Amino acid sequence: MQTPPTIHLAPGARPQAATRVHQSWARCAELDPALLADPNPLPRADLDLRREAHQHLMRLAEPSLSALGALADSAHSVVLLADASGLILHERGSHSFQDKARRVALQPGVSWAEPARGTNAIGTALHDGRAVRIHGAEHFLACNSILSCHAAPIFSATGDILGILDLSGPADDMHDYVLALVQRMARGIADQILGASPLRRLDFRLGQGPEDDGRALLLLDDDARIAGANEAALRALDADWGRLIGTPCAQWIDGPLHARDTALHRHDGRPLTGRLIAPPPAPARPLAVPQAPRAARADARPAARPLPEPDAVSSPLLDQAVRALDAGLAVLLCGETGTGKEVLSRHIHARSAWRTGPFVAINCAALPEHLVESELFGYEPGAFTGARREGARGLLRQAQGGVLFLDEIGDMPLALQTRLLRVLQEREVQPLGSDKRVPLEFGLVSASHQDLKALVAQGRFRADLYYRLQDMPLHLPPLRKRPDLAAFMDEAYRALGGTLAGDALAALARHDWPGNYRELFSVLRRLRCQYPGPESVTAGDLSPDPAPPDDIPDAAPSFQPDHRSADTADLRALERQAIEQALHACQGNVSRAARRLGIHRSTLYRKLQ
Ligand SMILES: Nc1ncnc2c1ncn2[C@@H]1O[C@H](COP(=O)(O)OP(=O)(O)OP(=O)(O)O)[C@@H](O)[C@H]1O
Repeated sequence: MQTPPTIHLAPGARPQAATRVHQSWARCAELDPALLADPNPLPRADLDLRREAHQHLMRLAEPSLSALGALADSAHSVVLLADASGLILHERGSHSFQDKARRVALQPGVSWAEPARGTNAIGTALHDGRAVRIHGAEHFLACNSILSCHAAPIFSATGDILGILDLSGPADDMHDYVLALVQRMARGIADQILGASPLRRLDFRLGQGPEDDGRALLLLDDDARIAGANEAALRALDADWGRLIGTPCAQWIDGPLHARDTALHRHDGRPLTGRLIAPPPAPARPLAVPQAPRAARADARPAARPLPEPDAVSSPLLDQAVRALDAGLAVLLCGETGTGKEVLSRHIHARSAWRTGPFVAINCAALPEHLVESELFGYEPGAFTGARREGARGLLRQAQGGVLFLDEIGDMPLALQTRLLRVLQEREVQPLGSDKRVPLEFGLVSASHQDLKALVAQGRFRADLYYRLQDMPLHLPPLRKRPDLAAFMDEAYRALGGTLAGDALAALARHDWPGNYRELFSVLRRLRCQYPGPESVTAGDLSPDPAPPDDIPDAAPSFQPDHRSADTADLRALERQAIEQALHACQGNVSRAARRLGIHRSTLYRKLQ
């Protein structure tokens, strides 16, 4: 074993040989010190993408996170939820400790997998698939010895690690009960996930006495085969997931399964008590849609913020899209940036037969290129250097039973298009490093602000993939083409508590709105901020900057120069001023400035050209 550079080692501590901590140190001694030195946080947009992909887990974990977060707050600690790669997605708890934790990069967007941060509770729990406490100087990196951390894996019904729950606090304040608490909470989250399954559930316990080991749960498919189990069930049946899943329940438990408590027996004769619980009601699925493997389906998740309701323009598109998706067709949403493609896709999911499953949105333009394949298709354990020991499911499989939304599909690299086409045609995915094919079932919605047909003509997009994606192409009109634009803006501004005079509405209606809804709402919010009073905003108020108009190019393909007027130019000056202010406030960081302005990053880049 190599000795890692002393600069990285926790002072004064050498863990006992043969303990899990010692074994972890041995693994970490082999690691590249440069990797350990650099916490390398994900950019916010990429972190949002990861969070998006884990919304289902987040939603079901939320009650436990809140409860544990309140406790952590009073104990000057933080609760963290990491994904199955060790990347921290969310944190709760004490703000004062969050500040300290940030000094050692214990924060959302940073991976605490062992290869990235050495021996630590999240990384070591992930590696071992078991709960662990890593206290003070047991941390491999000296800087982390200020921490006392407790982490437990959250298991899926089939034994995959879905994430890690962690409670971390100052090293000088350690309590023995915390690890058991974190583990209990992690198991509670796993039970929530299992309970959201559309399968029947056998809820049982060993003997007749009170449950002291948590509820034992088995998921049963229509043929009474075991499709899932929680940890308590493994212990009660003295089994592991590998031996249990797919086997007939009768092989493990004797006796009639009823909806009321019934006396049963384990295969070795020990008495059990159990009852069968019906799945939560699910909407009927149209026959035309192929059935998803039911154990993989999960409840629909609400979007993080309430969605703008479908209106006169989007309602007919929504109806068409839902009918198409329910009939097994792929839906392609085309439209300029900010025309509401993502909003519409979420409504489609919420109305479609796939609504009980997850909504997984993938921004094809934002996937880090070197991770694209593994992120999408998943990989087997040890498929490549830096891969997680237990492998990864990949985003496509996360959409199982729900809707896969491929945003900015025109930006997908050609090589990847070929693989994606194969997956969509065969409805199967072959994770990297695996010779097994995993069947996939989901509703497919894609979106692009680019003209895909033109990309096909230029040889930048595969024609066969294009035709596979657009069984039902739908065009979202740009804002400037809305027949009721003035009335729409009038209502939107009233919703912000203000009123727009007729001349202001007319001026705004003449603007091209290259950023569409995103730009409109940004401008309206800014105006309301500038004129918070009850007086109507007039066309004159639209010009805060008397400087001559600057020609900011826009993205609208059907740009109409003859519509430009002094008012439009004023708006452009207003826009330019807002961009400059945002860039200044964000120290030139374009992504952050775009978020602040409420426009897409690519739109801001175009405006800056
Ligand atoms: N019909 C609508 N009414 C009001 N606001 C809307 C409407 N549709 C979309 N929005 C708002 O406009 C913004 C952009 O919407 P969305 O992200 O769905 O657009 P997009 O077409 O996917 O954009 P991009 O191509 O840049 O990703 C969001 O803030 C959304 O809430």
